Amino acid sequence: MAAPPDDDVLWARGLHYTYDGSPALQGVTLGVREREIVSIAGSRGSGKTTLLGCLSGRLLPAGGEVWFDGVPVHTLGLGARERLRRDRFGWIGSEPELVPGLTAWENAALPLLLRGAGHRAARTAAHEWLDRLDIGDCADRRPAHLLQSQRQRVAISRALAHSPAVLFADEPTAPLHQADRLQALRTLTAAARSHGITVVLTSHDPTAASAVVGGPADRFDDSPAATLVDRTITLIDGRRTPPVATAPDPEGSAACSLSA
Ligand SMILES: Nc1ncnc2c1ncn2[C@@H]1O[C@H](COP(=O)(O)OP(=O)(O)OP(=O)(O)O)[C@@H](O)[C@H]1O
Repeated sequence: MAAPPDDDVLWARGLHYTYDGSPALQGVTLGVREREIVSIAGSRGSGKTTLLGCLSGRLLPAGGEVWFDGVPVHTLGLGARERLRRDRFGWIGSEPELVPGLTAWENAALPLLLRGAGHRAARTAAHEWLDRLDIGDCADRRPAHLLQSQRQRVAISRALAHSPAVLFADEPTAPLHQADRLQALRTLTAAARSHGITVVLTSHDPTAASAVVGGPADRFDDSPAATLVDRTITLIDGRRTPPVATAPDPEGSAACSLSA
């Protein structure tokens, strides 16, 4: 078992995963550098959620390796993987899964409290994150009294409040209206950058999938919103698409051919 490259905080090689014999991942290899924000793009059923599950230790791959910070996640037992997820990872699903009996701030504070933070510190941090996500005035409401978009913002606050090393976000803006998606994604990525949090997010939403800052990507994108993620990895049928070798030239001839 070869150790991963030093500059990747998260690294996977040859990942395979099957559901009842149907392949969902077929040999995916990727590395994510510390503080990098990577988007996993692909159409429905291409394996994005399964890949995120394997990278975050929620799912055990049928084959291949996953390493986080020098730890071989694929060899850890259930308890060790749960501790790793609780202490070092954050998770945002496409549906906000909040505890119905807790208020918004109590939900956001939950990971901090589970890790042993004091009540006052957890409450302060939770309120700060709710304010950043523009739902500070909902802090004392329970999930049933929040809109779906507000619930998702609480879920985003909860995932960031304990400053995880890696945030995994599976279609994090899916429950939001189109108009709110880019803003929520901006808030999420800006917060992650300012706190040095590595992010791996999935999306089939072109708003997220196309918002590439620059650097090596599986596909080129010149969207005006290209300010949010560092790199996009694209899956088709559980496999990575080969990287696109050339970017459009500055004179715009390639851009014409793209739009043709
Ligand atoms: N729990 C499951 N049981 C059986 N098959 C599953 C299960 N979850 C996913 N699959 C199948 O595995 C493949 C990959 O699914 P996955 O959810 O990882 O893709 P995805 O790209 O995240 O799709 P989506 O955008 O719809 O969430 C699909 O063919 C899907 O039908």
